[in-house]
Amino acid sequence: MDIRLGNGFDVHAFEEGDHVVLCGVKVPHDKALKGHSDADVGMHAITDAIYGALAEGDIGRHFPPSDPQWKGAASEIFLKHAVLLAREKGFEISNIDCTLICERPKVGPHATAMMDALAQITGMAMDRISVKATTSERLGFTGREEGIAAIATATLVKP
Ligand SMILES: Nc1ccn([C@@H]2O[C@H](COP(=O)(O)O)[C@@H](O)[C@H]2O)c(=O)n1
Ligand SMILES: C[C@@]1(CO)OP(=O)(O)OP(=O)(O)OC[C@H]1O
Repeated sequence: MDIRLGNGFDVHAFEEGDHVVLCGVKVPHDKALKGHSDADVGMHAITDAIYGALAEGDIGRHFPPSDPQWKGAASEIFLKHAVLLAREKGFEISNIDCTLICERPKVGPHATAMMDALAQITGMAMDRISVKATTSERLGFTGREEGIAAIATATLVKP
């Protein structure tokens, strides 16, 4: 059996706006996240965790930020690609765990919807997907509400 662990980390800065997209869910907020794509920081970290487990580089290698094709793209495109690549290489994704780091918005009320969205996109069972959150106790750039950070791990198994 071949068991792989991957990690991913991403940050997006806030800009003016009225919602953020986190793990596939549109969450009303008094700011938006800035990015070449929809800036779904959680989904980017998860996608990078899968690429990492496969030793397939990172999201920017597969979807360069310099490519206008990805301007405003829905980040499920990136996650679906990583999942497909894993399956093509004979791996099943055993679990995904993602932590969103921000003071606001509060993630708790949206966590189930986020896990449901990730289950739909990946084809994984809900009980293998975890989305949670922490503040940084008002410290650093997340504490100053300048942006949101996300960290993720993924375990891949080839029987
Ligand atoms: N954006 C966030 C941040 C935190 N939570 C929830 O609050 C709990 C306490 O956060 P601390 O940083 O004070 O440990 C945390 O465990 C989450 O359940 C949240 O929902 N959204
Ligand atoms: C997702 C991509 C797509 O162009 O762009 P961004 O939305 O800016 O996201 P980031 O995590 O900064 O970089 C990775 C890029 O591949």
